[in-house]
Amino acid sequence: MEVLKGKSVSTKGLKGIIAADSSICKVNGLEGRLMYRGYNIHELAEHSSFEEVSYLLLKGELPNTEQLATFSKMLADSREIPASTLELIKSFPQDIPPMTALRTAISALGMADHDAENNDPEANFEKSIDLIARLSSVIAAIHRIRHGQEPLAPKPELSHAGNYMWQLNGRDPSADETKAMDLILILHAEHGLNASTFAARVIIATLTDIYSAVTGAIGALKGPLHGGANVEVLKALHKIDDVANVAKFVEGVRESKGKFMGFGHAVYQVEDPRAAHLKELSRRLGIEKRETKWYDISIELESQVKEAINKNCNVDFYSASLQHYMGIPGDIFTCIFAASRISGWCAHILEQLSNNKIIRPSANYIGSEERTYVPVSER
Ligand SMILES: CC(=O)SCCNC(=O)CCNC(=O)[C@H](O)C(C)(C)COP(=O)(O)OP(=O)(O)OC[C@H]1O[C@@H](n2cnc3c(N)ncnc32)[C@H](O)[C@@H]1OP(=O)(O)O
Ligand SMILES: O=C([O-])CC(=O)C(=O)O
Repeated sequence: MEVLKGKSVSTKGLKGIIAADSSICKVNGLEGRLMYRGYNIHELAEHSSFEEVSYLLLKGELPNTEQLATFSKMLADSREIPASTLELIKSFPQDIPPMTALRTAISALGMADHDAENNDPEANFEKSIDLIARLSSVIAAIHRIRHGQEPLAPKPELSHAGNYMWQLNGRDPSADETKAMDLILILHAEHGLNASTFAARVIIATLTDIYSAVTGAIGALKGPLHGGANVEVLKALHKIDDVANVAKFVEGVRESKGKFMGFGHAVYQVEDPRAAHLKELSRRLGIEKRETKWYDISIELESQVKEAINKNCNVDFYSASLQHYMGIPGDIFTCIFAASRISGWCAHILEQLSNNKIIRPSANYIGSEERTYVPVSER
């Protein structure tokens, strides 16, 4: 039994435990306030771009015009996927879940990078740019290949969000589509010590390489209690299919003691500040597409779940109807989340390495006290 200072207690899920000093993101769960490097998410959602937010997260300051142009060009120049990674993606069975494919492909990106093991800050900054740029290209390639289509070369003249839509769909996106994707990328980019980011920090703190940390983070994000919830929300909306069926659905989840996906949060006790932006955009796109049904079901579900279990919706809830309206298939929703959160993961990896200590908590041992070994023939 590990006993530190004579007393051993455990906090399930490490809830409320301060596990790192960080200057990247402040999540105020009581007031529902979220800030990246001191900038309120509402201001960033209104005025910023994913490129600018990524620079802010990595560097700690907003870029000036020249810095932003240089950074955006570096991202655009890094979009190409190495041939060996593309070949690997082509060899994947068609029916593997896209997040599984993404996890394996990003691990393979590490094999294609001869500088993978170099943990100098400058080298890891450059690798962060590659990773931010390439994650989207890899997701688009996975998506197209599993639907029997050829992956598309990136278009350097498009913004990160615009190019992402181009590489996914094979047509130039409208200004509105690009803006919607940019907003999704901004809102999901960072959220403190969430499970996937914490996983990335634990992994990099062993002084392994950035690809290992990001691969682990993708594995953590994939889970339905974390980023995987948005896929489950869309499944629920389809199951409900009509506003009139919401009450029956809520009753069913309660009777089976199931979870309402897209509801509740480990930190927010009030509304998730990101949800309002996604909700409004979902409303607008629903009207634009003349198919308000998915938004209407979401609104009713939000209201009835609040009434039933007093939980607010989180970032994953309205991202489901919104992405559905954007024509994004449900099975890649969590990949889109990863394409955004890569900026936050990289910022945390750089921060962890800048003042590293291996992360090694203790367990409150609740097993047997010392026992005498009995040979197998005598058991
Ligand atoms: C990007 C993100 O990761 S946002 C989160 C995405 N995940 C989801 O939407 C999945 C559904 N939500 C949940 O499972 C949880 O709310 C979590 C994982 C997000 C947070 O979990 P916790 O920190 O344990 O939340 P909290 O302490 O408020 O939960 C206490 C109890 O409230 C209930 N509860 C919380 N959320 C829900 C929910 N969505 N549906 C039903 N009951 C819930 C449960 O009884 C829970 O206890 P349990 O974990 O033993 O089942
Ligand atoms: O912070 C969390 O626990 C989950 C979350 O909302 C995120 O990762 O965006």
